[in-house]
Amino acid sequence: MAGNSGHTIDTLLLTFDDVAILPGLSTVEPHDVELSSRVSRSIFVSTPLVSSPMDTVTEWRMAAALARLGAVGVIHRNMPREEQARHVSMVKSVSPSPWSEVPRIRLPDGLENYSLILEELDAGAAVVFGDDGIKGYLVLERPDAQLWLEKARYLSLYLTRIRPFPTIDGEGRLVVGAAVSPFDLDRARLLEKSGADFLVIDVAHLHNRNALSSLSRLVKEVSIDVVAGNLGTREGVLDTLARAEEVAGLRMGISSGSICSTGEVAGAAVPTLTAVMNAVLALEELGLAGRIPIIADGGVRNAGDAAKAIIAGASAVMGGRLFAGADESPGPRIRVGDKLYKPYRGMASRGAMERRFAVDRYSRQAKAVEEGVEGLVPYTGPVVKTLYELAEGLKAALGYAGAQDVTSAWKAKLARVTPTGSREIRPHDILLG
Ligand SMILES: NC(=O)c1ccc[n+]([C@@H]2O[C@H](COP(=O)([O-])OP(=O)(O)OC[C@H]3O[C@@H](n4cnc5c(N)ncnc54)[C@H](O)[C@@H]3O)[C@@H](O)[C@H]2O)c1
Repeated sequence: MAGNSGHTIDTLLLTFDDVAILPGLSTVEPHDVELSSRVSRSIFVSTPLVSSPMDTVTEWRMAAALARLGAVGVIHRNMPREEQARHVSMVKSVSPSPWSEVPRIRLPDGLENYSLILEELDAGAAVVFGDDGIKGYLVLERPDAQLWLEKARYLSLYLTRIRPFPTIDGEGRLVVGAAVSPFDLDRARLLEKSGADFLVIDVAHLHNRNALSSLSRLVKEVSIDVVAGNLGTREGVLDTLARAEEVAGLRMGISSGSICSTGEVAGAAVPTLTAVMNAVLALEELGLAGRIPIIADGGVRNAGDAAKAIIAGASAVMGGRLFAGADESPGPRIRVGDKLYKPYRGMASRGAMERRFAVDRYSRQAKAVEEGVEGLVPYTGPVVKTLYELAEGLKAALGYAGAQDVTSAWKAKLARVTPTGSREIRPHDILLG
């Protein structure tokens, strides 16, 4: 296609809704699909989901909850480095057992005892086990009883159907990631010292000469995995690996997040699906395909999008909005009418930028324009509910693709969908209840 200045435009930026998964011969039932994967060279997860380093998404509570359930979280950097290090230490010090959030108790003891145990644990519910599995739920009479019951139910479902392993380090402590700017070497060192298992470079446009030379220094200074991002193009990945071959993961996607306005205010974007495909092209060119995990970051709305990202070549999927409405995200529940919401904002929104420059005296303002919005997302309950729905959906999707696990999903096929096809393949012509 010829642009009006005479140059040609030959790049197509495909996004999740532009493609569908081509069904393939399936040799396993969805229930037996294996979701284990990596988020970086040495960080293994049993559920390929990562929470985004955003100040309305990931602090220690979210990171601990996700790691207990086989996924992982990345603590945001919108706070002084000492405070971020404390969040990392908290995750490393809490119990790795998923049952530490909803206790598991056995029948048959006096009910009075159970109530006492729960009150002591400050838990509103427990899953009651007998010899042959779950017998039911014990819920204390308190105002938040329904919330506890929901959490207990989803926890039982998730643990029995998805069968995750907690994401733990060699010493049995929960694994946690932490975000850094490539320019903040002191923060990177402190986070490593505090026990962070991996670092995630957290800038909008890593494909910048200054950012890449800082990254090149940073990866040599720390011995934990460093995930580089954000990147969108094949050239960006090639230049990053040319400057920092030690990089242990790639965070791909520019401007796809629901709160991101980069594509609008700066006109620049590489939708996550295309960004992942570009990373695969670069890694293939370098003979590194499958060796450096790719994290798909931005715009993933459901398990279908997550599966498309994985089939395109991602090892793991990062979620912001997916997790922002959960109990475990920072921020209060806010009632609007008869519905509950939680705050959610882009890390380049006005409020997030102001906070960053107020609390982190080492951060420097690269640009004045805001590239994100602030708002509310529906409250979604305990994060285990979201994980359960995503993991079940991913298993179903990989089943259609004929893939028994994440690496075999990379050989599955995506196909272009026309706009009319795109309308037809979602619910239509019905008043949705
Ligand atoms: N994933 C996305 O699409 C996206 C888009 C915008 C912002 N963000 C998030 O917002 C936060 C702030 O990002 P930030 O990069 O502004 O942080 P920042 O202010 O710390 O900037 C870091 C560095 O990124 C580079 N950079 C950023 N914008 C650039 C541009 N337009 N041109 C050239 N180089 C540029 C520069 O090297 C800059 O010094 C981060 O958490 C980031 O992940 C994400």
